[in-house]
Amino acid sequence: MTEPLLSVRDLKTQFFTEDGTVRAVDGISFDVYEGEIVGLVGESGAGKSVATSSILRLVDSPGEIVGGEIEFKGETIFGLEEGDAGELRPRDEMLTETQMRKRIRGREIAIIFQDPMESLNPVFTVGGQLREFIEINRDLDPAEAKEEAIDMLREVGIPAPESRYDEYPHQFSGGMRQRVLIAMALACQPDLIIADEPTTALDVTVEGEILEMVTALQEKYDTSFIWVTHDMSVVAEICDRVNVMYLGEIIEQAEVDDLFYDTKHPYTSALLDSMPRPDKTVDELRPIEGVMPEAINPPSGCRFHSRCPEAREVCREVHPDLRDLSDEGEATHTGACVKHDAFDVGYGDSPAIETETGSGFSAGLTETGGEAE
Ligand SMILES: Nc1ncnc2c1ncn2[C@@H]1O[C@H](COP(=O)(O)OP(=O)(O)OP(=O)(O)O)[C@@H](O)[C@H]1O
Ligand code: NI
Repeated sequence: MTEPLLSVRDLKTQFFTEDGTVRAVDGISFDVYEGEIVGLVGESGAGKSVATSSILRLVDSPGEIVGGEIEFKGETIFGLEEGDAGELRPRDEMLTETQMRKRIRGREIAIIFQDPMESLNPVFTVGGQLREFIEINRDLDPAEAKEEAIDMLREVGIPAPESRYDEYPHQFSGGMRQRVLIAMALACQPDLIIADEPTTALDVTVEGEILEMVTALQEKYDTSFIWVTHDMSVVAEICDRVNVMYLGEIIEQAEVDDLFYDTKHPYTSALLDSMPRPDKTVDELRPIEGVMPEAINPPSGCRFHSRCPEAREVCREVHPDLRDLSDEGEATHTGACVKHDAFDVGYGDSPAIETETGSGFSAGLTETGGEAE
């Protein structure tokens, strides 16, 4: 297999607050290969945005990346080593802040946020901003950059780009503004685009159109994406591979079809049951019971045990790591749930525990054991 474009290993990012240390990202590892769209999915507060800002080294105080490694195209975005006195210090080869600012952010790794008004200046025309961005980042003269800007606007499906070039952000609809940001992200021909819930605020039809456009552009330019969302239907629509996050951890990792049809983690199942799915008409959507606990003092054992319909005593005690659960010859599919044989910690003999799943004891569900689908 070729080297990944981006590789994240055991990344830990924490916020040091008055109430305690928030373990926002708590030891996640994942890869992004060239030309693929990798999903980062989970409920609000799971740590998705902190994970993506860590990749760009944009975590602000009181937050800090405290451990792990981030490699991008063979270069070190983040990495620590032990110093002479046993202290942890940045590795020599770690990219400097200037390199991050001048070369990586926006150019090699672009980011698209949920709210386009955060990235677009209301007092300048849309075309002017796009042109200037292209001029600065691609060393083109103003006329060439303008031509390129108009081409990009056309590329992302903005009708009559020549005339809309001179309009201001407020004259664009939410969906059109989001298209402009996608044009801006693509303009520097980055290797990787990080999209943090860019379609969440849009209505479903507009969202669908944008996802379709992104899929087409992705194929054309072969750009890699990290797509952050809490919505499994978005995952189904555009992702190749998926990482499911819960309370700072990745609890399941698989190709998109395997995640949907051979789900290994009860949290992933709960997420799937709580959302409308394009491939399935369900009689009733079931919201996930309870709320995600605080990331300051995460529950012992499996962090999901307090909400899990399949939780047993052992789940309160054993903190599961992410293990390979794929059958031979299948694409890698990892999961962090001790109900699987790969863990062998006595789940089968462990008594069920009371959880927040409504009915008190989850007897009916535990009867059927692990793999019932
Ligand atoms: N500046 C901050 N100070 C303290 N805690 C923070 C800060 N930023 C994020 N957190 C905490 O880090 C955790 C992860 O937050 P994050 O924004 O990454 O979640 P998310 O998965 O992106 O959620 P959403 O879907 O709502 O965007 C949360 O517990 C959040 O409260
Ligand atoms: Ni977020």
